[in-house]
Amino acid sequence: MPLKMGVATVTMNRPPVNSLNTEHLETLHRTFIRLENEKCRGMILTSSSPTVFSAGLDIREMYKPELEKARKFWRTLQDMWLKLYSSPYPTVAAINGHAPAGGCLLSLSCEYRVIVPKVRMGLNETQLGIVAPQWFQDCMRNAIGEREAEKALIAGRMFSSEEALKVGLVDEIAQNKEECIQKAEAFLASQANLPMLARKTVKLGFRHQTLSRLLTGREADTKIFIDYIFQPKVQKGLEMYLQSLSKKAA
Ligand SMILES: CCCCCCCC/C=C\CC(=O)SCCNC(=O)CCNC(=O)[C@H](O)C(C)(C)COP(=O)(O)OP(=O)(O)OC[C@H]1O[C@@H](n2cnc3c(N)ncnc32)[C@H](O)[C@@H]1OP(=O)(O)O
Repeated sequence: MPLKMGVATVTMNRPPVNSLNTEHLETLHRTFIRLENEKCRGMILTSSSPTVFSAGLDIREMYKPELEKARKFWRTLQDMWLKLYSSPYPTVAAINGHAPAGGCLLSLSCEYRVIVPKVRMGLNETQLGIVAPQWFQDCMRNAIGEREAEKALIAGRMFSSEEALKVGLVDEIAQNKEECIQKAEAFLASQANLPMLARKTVKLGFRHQTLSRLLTGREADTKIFIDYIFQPKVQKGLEMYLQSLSKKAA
């Protein structure tokens, strides 16, 4: 995590697809805490993979899990997201590859999004027979508005880079990762002269309702997750999805 002029670039590096397991989520959470403590001036979130930003939650954490491990996984995801979404410093996602589901959530939790061409992003949970939690849905609604979010979430739609730009899911398209980072840096530079306290207060004002909804209902949210994924038909769906993903590789 190099800090250049107070700006950090956080590069996710969990091959092959940066899927988010408990350990990876803990690493991200610790990183965001550290950046806050170090009074970082801005953060760019990106990936070391040439084709994938993040494949979202590691499905293996939800497939036939032990109860306590599943609870810990979900709480860690909540912790990571609460820190990122409420970060006092400006944040940009440099989306240099596909960003389905949890990968899309990471992007939506940043303030500004730049994407490379020919990749797909979206909250595709419905297509997998699972449901994007309310706070995932809120993040999409906050980015693209009620009507577009409802359509996208019901369909589990994955947007192409161009479609994402058109609907407002991303702010810019860059030709490649290098340009993505340059555009991310330009956004952070545009924020650098704003008084930090005022900036942060306005940001948190906009995000307050979405954050409080999870903060006041964390246990209930965890229970909904646990009750949902432990259903036999959901487990069957996850099993089939995992098989289809490995078949692709074969
Ligand atoms: C009422 C409320 C209820 C709450 C319920 C639960 C809510 C859950 C919320 C969020 C859910 C998620 O985030 S689920 C994850 C969704 N992600 C996806 O659907 C993406 C799946 N992956 C892909 O589409 C592709 O892998 C890719 C486009 C991201 C990359 O393609 P590529 O061709 O480069 O790579 P491969 O497909 O060959 O994959 C390589 C390797 O990685 C494994 N893999 C991929 N994605 C995941 C994943 N998300 N979790 C675990 N493992 C994954 C894939 O199986 C391959 O493994 P093998 O090499 O071992 O076969």
